[in-house]
Amino acid sequence: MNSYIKPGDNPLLTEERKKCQFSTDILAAFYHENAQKIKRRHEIYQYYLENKELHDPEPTEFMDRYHRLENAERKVSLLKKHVKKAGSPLGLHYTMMIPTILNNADDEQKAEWLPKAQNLEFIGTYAQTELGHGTNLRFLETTATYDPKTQEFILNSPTTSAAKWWPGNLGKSSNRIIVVARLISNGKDYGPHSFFVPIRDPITHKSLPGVTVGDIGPKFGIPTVDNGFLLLNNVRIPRRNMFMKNAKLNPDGTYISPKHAKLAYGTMVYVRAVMIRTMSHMLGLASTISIRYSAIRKQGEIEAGKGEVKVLEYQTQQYRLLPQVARAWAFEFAGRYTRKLYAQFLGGDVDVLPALHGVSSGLKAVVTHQTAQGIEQCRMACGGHGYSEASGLPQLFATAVAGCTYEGENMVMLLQSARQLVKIASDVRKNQKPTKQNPVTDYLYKTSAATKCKIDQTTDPDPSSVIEAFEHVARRLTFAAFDKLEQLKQRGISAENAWVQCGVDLRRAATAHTRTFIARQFSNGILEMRDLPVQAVLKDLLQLYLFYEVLECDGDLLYDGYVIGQQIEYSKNNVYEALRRLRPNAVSIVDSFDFNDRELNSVLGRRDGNVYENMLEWAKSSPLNKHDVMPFHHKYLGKMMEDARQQSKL
Ligand SMILES: CCCCCCCCCCCCCCCC(=O)SCCNC(=O)CCNC(=O)[C@H](O)C(C)(C)COP(=O)(O)OP(=O)(O)OC[C@H]1O[C@@H](n2cnc3c(N)ncnc32)[C@H](O)[C@@H]1OP(=O)(O)O
Ligand SMILES: Cc1cc2nc3c(=O)[nH]c(=O)nc-3n(C[C@H](O)[C@H](O)[C@H](O)COP(=O)(O)OP(=O)(O)OC[C@H]3O[C@@H](n4cnc5c(N)ncnc54)[C@H](O)[C@@H]3O)c2cc1C
Repeated sequence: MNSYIKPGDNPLLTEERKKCQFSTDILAAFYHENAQKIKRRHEIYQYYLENKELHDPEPTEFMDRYHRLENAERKVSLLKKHVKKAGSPLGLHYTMMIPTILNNADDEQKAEWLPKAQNLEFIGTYAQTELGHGTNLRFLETTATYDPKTQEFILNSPTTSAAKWWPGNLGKSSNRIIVVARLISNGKDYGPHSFFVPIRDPITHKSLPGVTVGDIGPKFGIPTVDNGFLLLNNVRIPRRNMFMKNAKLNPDGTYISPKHAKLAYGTMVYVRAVMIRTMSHMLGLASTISIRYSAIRKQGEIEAGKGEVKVLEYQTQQYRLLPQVARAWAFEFAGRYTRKLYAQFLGGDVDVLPALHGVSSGLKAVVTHQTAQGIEQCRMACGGHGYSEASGLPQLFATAVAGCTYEGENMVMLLQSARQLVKIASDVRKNQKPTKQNPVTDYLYKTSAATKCKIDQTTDPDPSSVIEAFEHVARRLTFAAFDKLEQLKQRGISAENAWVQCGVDLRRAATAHTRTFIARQFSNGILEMRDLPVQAVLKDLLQLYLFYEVLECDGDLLYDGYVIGQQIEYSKNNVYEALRRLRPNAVSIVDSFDFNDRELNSVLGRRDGNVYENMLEWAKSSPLNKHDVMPFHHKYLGKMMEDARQQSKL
């Protein structure tokens, strides 16, 4: 029932696929939400295969940044002709420029800017972070001073640290951008607001007067994105270039406050909510690459004389890789919840914003961190070839790990999540009931149902016993942090300083709370699956996820005797049992992520499993191999060795 088998595949991979005990089509459709999306994915891939102009002239790993960016812009310009969605030089246009227009533009502005943005008549980005500030938005320095005489804003970067710094595609690609600047009107500073600012001529693309813009240089990864810097010197824009759906400024300079103070932060909440799926996909890509490779990589004999085995036979290899598959599924289910909540907010339910901010802050932090860790684990589990750019894993890691920083540095996001927990703990301590149902936090108002955890040695455990255990830990850590805050304040320490002195405990509580949320979404999510063989695979993945997470927080569970060591032993056995059950289907399960060879961008993860011959082809295409002897050899090493030989004759 594995529909990914094709003639000419590596027989080691085909034999794996023939062991498949479920329908990969049904599982793939469940992961991508429906069969229609799978069909569309296959159509786009087939289209890509047929249109060679969309292909890279050589493996991009061999290109310098200049040629990578040129190649990416070339493909993007072609994509406009072929498909609506475009690649990296437009990443921020789609993930932040358009959402900001949807989120912050009033109807008249939307009518003017949205069609042009969607039709790619301009390229935009979201320029908020500055050289001196990224986290602390209250202290952003760029100013937008209103001039009522001309009804314009005058934008300035008052200091070097005010330079916008990091925005993706700002350096060379974008020409109309969102600038977050302090709104100053009639001498009053209203804090950061968003403005629509032309920075390059629409025809010549030359930077406009008063604009200094450029690329910030090479980074840890994401080489095809021109993250840029921007300095503004008396740049004038019309009053109506301030996004005015939420806050407004009248022609005479009077300011009208937004309904909710944080509506301006809506784009960030959007990206945090939707990037969870992107992270799930990245972990799915890494799992696909490393598990397919582990199914064709033979290394070492288990029993002498019986021949080398696939490294996927080793329990340690399964323990490194299969939990990443489980987490990719867990993150997909968790992300569906935050996307639904965001849709509610975009639909006009402003009240949902605090809950959405609370859950998306913690989720973004935990998911990006575990995704980066998981990709690195997949890379290391591929041995030497995992370290080669041919595997696609180093670049995948470098791209994913940026998510721990952008859209809100992870530690800061966990502390934002902790704000919500502390407020609830305070209500509980005052015996106040929740003002409105919130399925994410209601458990905090309860006391631990079972004083003892119900994890026992049944090999078909009920997920609720594990989720209750996670709730118990999150509750304990939340109230422990809250009580410590209160004690510090009773000793006369300010609330702000007490908060800083409890930072690590607050971060631990937020992490435990987020783990509980993810586990609950995964457990609820698989209930929709009606096909029994596929449901069995999902239950094994859920069991693996839950008990793997138990082992990750065993100390917190043992801390107050909520579990005993024997139950940790049961949990370990449940992990091993889940690995055993999943092993025969491992390759088909990652096949069901349905990532094609273009998305995988990996010789190790190719669908056909023909790795070795393609590794050699890939290496041969290195520009270095255009020369048998490098042109500079005799100038340096050759001369050095010749001198050494001459020297030794003396
Ligand atoms: C189409 C395909 C998609 C694919 C998708 C692919 C994705 C993959 C590519 C992504 C590509 C991106 C590339 C990176 C793009 C950048 O990185 S854009 C820049 C991102 N920058 C940030 O995230 C800045 C982080 N900092 C902040 O958000 C704020 O400074 C902080 C940390 C929330 C603090 O803000 P603050 O105003 O000082 O607020 P604070 O005093 O802490 O709290 C005051 C109250 O506001 C609340 N609050 C704070 N923020 C919020 C909020 N956002 N909402 C609601 N309430 C809030 C607090 O909860 C608090 O409430 P109470 O507890 O008092 O009730
Ligand atoms: C690849 C990439 C793409 C990006 N794209 C964009 C973009 O398109 N547009 C844009 O505007 N920005 C973008 N950024 C910038 C990004 O949003 C910021 O880097 C991020 O918000 C972190 O802010 P910072 O760099 O100021 O880190 P800092 O806040 O300076 O973090 C440094 C350390 O200080 C700690 N810290 C800071 N404040 C607190 C606090 N209150 N409590 C406890 N600890 C604290 C942090 O946890 C961290 O450990 C991008 C960044 C990257 C890496």
